Amino acid sequence: MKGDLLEVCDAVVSFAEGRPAVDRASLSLTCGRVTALLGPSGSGKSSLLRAIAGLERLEAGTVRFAGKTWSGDTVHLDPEARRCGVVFQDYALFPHLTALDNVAFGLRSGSSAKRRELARDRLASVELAHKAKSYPHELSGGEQQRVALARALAPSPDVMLLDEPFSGLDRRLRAELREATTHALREAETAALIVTHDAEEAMAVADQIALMNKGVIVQTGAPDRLYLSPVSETAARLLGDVEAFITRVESGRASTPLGALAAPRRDDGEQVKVLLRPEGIVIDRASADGALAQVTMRQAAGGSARLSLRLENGREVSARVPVTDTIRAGDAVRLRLDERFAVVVTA
Ligand SMILES: Nc1ncnc2c1ncn2[C@@H]1O[C@H](COP(=O)(O)OP(=O)(O)OP(=O)(O)O)[C@@H](O)[C@H]1O
Repeated sequence: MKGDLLEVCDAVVSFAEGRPAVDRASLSLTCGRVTALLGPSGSGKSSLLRAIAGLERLEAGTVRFAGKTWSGDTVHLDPEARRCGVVFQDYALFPHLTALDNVAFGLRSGSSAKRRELARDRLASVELAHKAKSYPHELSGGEQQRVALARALAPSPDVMLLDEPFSGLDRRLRAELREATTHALREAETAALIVTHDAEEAMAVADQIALMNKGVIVQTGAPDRLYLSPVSETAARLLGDVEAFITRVESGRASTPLGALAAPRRDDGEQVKVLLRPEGIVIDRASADGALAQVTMRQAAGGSARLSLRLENGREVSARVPVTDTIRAGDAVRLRLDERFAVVVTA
């Protein structure tokens, strides 16, 4: 039901000696909202998803839904008892069943006619009513993904877990499917978790992103907030490019070669790191102020161009300009920092 919570608290999943695959991860999913779990390969995303689904046992911690314990000290509900739909990366459709029968497969209650009617509705909701009689090998990758989504959503699960559901699809189809999938998930009012290693995808689909690195959830929050206010360099890099400058606080400010910014709640003399997104490097050719730099490289990047710039102290930084900007390699420019795209974190 809308507003119900799935709460993962200090979850630990271990497969061998040494660092656990999931290391005291805490995460809260809300029904009706989509959360993206973003992290590099091997960071423990699938292990956490499998633990929520009941496919892995927790070594410590709890998974609870609407106050009921699914995994805990002495509890481990079977996956079937969790009202949890899962879409795997390879869709895992039954090859010998039609699209309609694949969707009907997970439905246990009601007459056969009722189940097929509901399955037909679910297929229609992912715009595949006309493919009801097709077998998986007769469907495109995108269509198979939508059948898998319809199958997982058919029993109206409280929680939907999707493991890299858009990988292996081309860019345009990915964008289309993302939109259709998030729409279907919000309509179904499930608590949805989408695992991805693609930052752009996470930002496009999610109300909330959880950043995972080496088994640890390093930060959780709304996409814009995570982008603009990372808690560490690791968290910042998981979402995109960032420049990091190590410096000391002086008179309440942290200075970088591109300018200083306020460092509230930091002591004078404290060593800190200033993290600066590429959008926060402002290029000014007309001004006499700002840090002198030379453009060493210009690289096309769709609607914008990526620039490498060498500062007077030899440090290289990256910035972006609109593709219409005529700046090119060899140009001398002045740079300054836009505070809105910079944060001070512990060094
Ligand atoms: N069944 C298993 N047995 C042993 N080790 C495992 C098992 N499953 C995962 N691991 C290990 O746990 C760690 C986390 O793996 P996991 O698949 O959860 O990461 P991931 O972030 O989903 O990676 P990817 O994006 O590549 O799928 C890895 O070091 C992996 O080798």
